[in-house]
Amino acid sequence: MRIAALIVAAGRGTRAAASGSGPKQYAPIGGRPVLAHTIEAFVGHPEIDEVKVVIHQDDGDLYAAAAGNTPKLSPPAIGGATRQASVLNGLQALAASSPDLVLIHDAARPFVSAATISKVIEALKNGPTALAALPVTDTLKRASDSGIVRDTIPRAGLWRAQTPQGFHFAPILDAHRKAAEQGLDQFTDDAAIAEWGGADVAIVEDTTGNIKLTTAEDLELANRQMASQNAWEPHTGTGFDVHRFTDGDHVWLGGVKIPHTHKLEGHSDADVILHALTDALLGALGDGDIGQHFPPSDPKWKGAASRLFLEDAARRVRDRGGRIVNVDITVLAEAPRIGPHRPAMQALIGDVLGLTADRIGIKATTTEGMGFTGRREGIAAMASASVLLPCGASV
Ligand SMILES: Nc1ccn([C@@H]2O[C@H](COP(=O)(O)OP(=O)(O)OP(=O)(O)O)[C@@H](O)[C@H]2O)c(=O)n1
Ligand SMILES: C[C@](O)(CO)[C@H](O)COP(=O)(O)O
Repeated sequence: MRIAALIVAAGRGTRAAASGSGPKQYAPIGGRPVLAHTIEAFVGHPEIDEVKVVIHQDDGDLYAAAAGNTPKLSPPAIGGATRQASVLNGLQALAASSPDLVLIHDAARPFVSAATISKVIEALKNGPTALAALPVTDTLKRASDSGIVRDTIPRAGLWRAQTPQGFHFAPILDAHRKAAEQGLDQFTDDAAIAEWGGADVAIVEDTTGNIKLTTAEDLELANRQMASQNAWEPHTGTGFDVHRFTDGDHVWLGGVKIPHTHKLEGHSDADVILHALTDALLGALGDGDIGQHFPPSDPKWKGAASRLFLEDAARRVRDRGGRIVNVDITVLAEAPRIGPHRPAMQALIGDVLGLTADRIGIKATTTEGMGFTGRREGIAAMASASVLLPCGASV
């Protein structure tokens, strides 16, 4: 199944002309042309095999600067006087690579989500045509030319058509060609041409963010939205710790005291979960490791509760203006069983890190009798942490 995306970018953007940057699809949002964001959404989607953009004949240089180089992007097609004519030119150019399905999308919708693209493709596996759309949520009025309301229109069953709109390739090319041959050139979207051709068009509910940038105000809003999306960058850290067993009757794991046949040996309370987790947070910050901040040679930390180390790592995240998104831990041990203590561990870790239990994964596995954990010589733990840090923040 070969799937192509056709992005129409040949308009002149007259309604957004106040932006002063030429056609709106080349105006910068978040520091890059609108079209670059739109292309990226499709090129980056794993189910899309080819992306073709339809451009205005005068925009070759603007396009070259915006498009970048990626093997999925085939040479652009040249548009026509209307959106409908541009789509037809694009479909004819795509025919050379014979896609099975095509998703037609406005260059002016740079916020299209991967989820919407996937939903449209999924719908095409069961039907001829799929339209991304939003239910109408406002009360609708029809008014006279002088602005006097004449009618209130029931909104039940009304949808706002968005893009992408998905089609089986051969029938949509055929419908577009027939419409052009019959001089029908007023269609404002491709689903309308498919409807005219007799196809059933299935609605796929879109996300509200997939707006079409139409006016200069839309471009300003998009710029702000991009800036706020880019304000945080995700950082990931991993940690690993292991302690051997010695004589004793309990272990500390995840800040919880658990009765056991042995205890874990260590300078502090030897809590492998909290140590691995502390290292994961420090790793996400690129800020050394637990041994560097709390040296085992320092008598101050003898017998210390490992909660202190985790609190210190959480403070370091806060000091960097960061936010912990989630953490995930795997314990490697033949015994004790971790499951019964998971809620207590999540409560303690959640308290220190300010996270709800659904953001704290705690899992355990035996190593099936193999290796040092299998021989019950000790317990190991691995952890990962996701942290959002303000862009450009430095230590
Ligand atoms: N002759 C045209 C007209 C429009 N489009 C594309 O169709 C999409 C939706 O059209 P619209 O938002 O109306 O863009 P413009 O036609 O550029 O805007 P305006 O009507 O304000 O001039 C845009 O990505 C636009 O570039 C196109 O490829 N060819
Ligand atoms: C295709 C479209 O974006 C769906 O909402 C819309 O119909 C384009 O209309 P425009 O008049 O070209 O802005």
